[in-house]
This record gives sequence, C-alpha cells and structure tokens, in this order.
Amino acid sequence: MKGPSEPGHVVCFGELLLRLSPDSGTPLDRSDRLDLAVGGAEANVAIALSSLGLPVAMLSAVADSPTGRRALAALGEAGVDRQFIRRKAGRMGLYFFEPPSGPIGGRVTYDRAGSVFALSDPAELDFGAALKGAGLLHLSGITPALGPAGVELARAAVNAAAEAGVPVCFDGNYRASLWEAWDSDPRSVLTELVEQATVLIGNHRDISLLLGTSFSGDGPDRRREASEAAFARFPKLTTIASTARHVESATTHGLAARVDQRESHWQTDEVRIAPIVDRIGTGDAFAAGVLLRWMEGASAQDMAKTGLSLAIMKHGVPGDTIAVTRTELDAFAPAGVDVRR
Ligand SMILES: O=C(O)C(=O)C[C@H](O)[C@H](O)COP(=O)(O)O
Repeated sequence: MKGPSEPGHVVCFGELLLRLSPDSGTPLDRSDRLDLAVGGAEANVAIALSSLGLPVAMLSAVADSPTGRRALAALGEAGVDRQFIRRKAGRMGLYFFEPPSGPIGGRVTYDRAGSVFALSDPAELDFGAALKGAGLLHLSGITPALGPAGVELARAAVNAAAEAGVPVCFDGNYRASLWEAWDSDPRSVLTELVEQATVLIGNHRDISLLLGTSFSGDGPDRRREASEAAFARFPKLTTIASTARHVESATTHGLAARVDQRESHWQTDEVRIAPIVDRIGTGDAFAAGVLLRWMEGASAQDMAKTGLSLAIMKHGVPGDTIAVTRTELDAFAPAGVDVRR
C-alpha cells in the first residue's frame, strides 16, 4: 500500500542509470576495470534536493535485479521516497563515461536501449498517487529522447501534473545521440512538454530549438532575448534558468548562472573552477540549487547564486550525484580552501 508523501514534496520522474567509467586516460576499449556510479539526470536532482532537506519522491521503473537494487540504494541513502518506483523483470540502462584526460575530451557511450524504464507503459506507473499533494514535478528532455515510449511517459507525467494542479519543471537536457537513434521530431515533442512547464532549465540554444529561431552567439543580451521570446511563446513559464560554461581546458572551466523571470533577471559573474574532479551531474546540481530556492519563493538572484554554488561544489565530487546538507551549501565559498579542522 502506497502511503502519502510529505505535503509539498518534489516528484522527480525519469530513468535511473548505472555509469561505468575506466580510469582517466585509459580508453574504454583498453580498460580492464570500471568504476561504478549511480546517475540519471532526474535521480541526481532527487538525491541533491533530498540531501538538502526537501521531501522528495522518485517516480520511475527499475530492473528487479542486483543492478536495479544498486540504483535504488543510492536513492535510499539520500532519503528519497522510493515507494513509486516500479520493479520489473528486465535490464537497467547503463552508460560508459571516459573521463577527460589532458587534451582528450570526455566521452559518453550509452547502452540503455530496451531498459525497463524506456519500455514502461504509462499505465504501469502511479502518476496520480505520486503527485497527490506535491509541490513540483521535475522531469527532463532525456525521457522523451528515449523513443516513442519515452515520449508517452513524459506526456503522461505532465498531463498528470496538470490534472493534479502541480507545477512542472522541465530541464531541456538535450542528448543528441538519443534523439538521433530513432525517427524523432525533438522540436515538436519538446515544445508540447514545455507548454506545460512553469520552470525551464535551458539556455538560449535549447530555446532556439524550441522556437525554431536562432539565438546564436553568446552573452547576457542573447540569453535575455531568448528568454523573452520563450516567455512570449509559453504563457505558463515563470522562470528560466541556465548556466554559461566556458571551457578553458579539461580541468579548468568558467561557469556563470543566469535566471530570468518575467519581471527580473540575474546573471552571476563567471567563477573559474579548477581542477575539476568530475563534471558529470553539474547541470543537475545547478537545477537542484535553483529548485531549492524556487520552492522557497526566492528571487532570481538567489536562485542563480544557489544554483551556481551547488554546481561548483559538484565539480569537486566524483560520480553523478552530490549529497550535501543545507548548512554545507550555505557555508560554501568557492575559494582555495585548505582542510577545515
Ligand atoms: O546522460 C544521461 O542520460 C544521464 O542521465 C546521466 C547523467 O547522470 C546526466 O546526464 C548528468 O547530466 P548533467 O548534469 O547535464 O551532466
């Protein structure tokens, strides 16, 4: 029997993945050992928000197998409510991540086709029960990129949220290789989903794809122009958040955050991050920081600053997820800090 989640909880809907990585500098096709981490964009947000103290439920389907249980354990450790995760016979989605090494960039290879999540029928998931009394549904553009069944799952999620009166956060998370693997029409699918969203995590390039208009170039003016066009096209949207990344080298990036609301705009200064321990999951950490403050009704400035802080912290943490407390996040200052004793 499924119990109610805490009122005002966040529901994260998406696929849990296992990531397998060779040592940095060893190509996958020459590797003898792989390091395992649990990921999945929406699960990363669930783990971050739950660790920060918010009530969070994950809505998903995993394999009823040791690999599925490994993924579930990561959510459990962070205190995420797992009662709406269906366990089924089948396989978990995997991905291989070759970390960047010196001048060689990082590379992701997916092995997730036919996973229990990707093949789930919306009727197998209890959207209504999970969303009852919820304060937010978070999903991303990865689910509809998985194929026609993924499109149906994402549609069912946003429709159930509309029915339950729950606001939706949609993170664009554009994964070209997933969309290109089937006869897809990302623009029409993503437009339909963003029409139901209140919060969009996405930059001017995501908005270019949605509107079919090119906001090329960079800089705050292009981003603001893109956000204004998105607000005009999508009446439900109140908040658009994005990061601007400047890649200096594999281990040194600059990162700034921007939040646009209809009446206010904020872009942080760029912070230089070096050396980067693990860049994967930093976009999800940013989303979690923004959503933490959005749930509190904070200003664009506070959302941008908190999102940026959590994203910067994640660059120093191995794996896809970050699990820090609110006290740790509030005390964080990106500086050359030695051991605190
Ligand atoms: O690729 C996928 O489908 C995944 O879900 C695996 C990762 O956990 C996220 O992609 C991390 O996303 P970023 O925060 O943008 O680095």
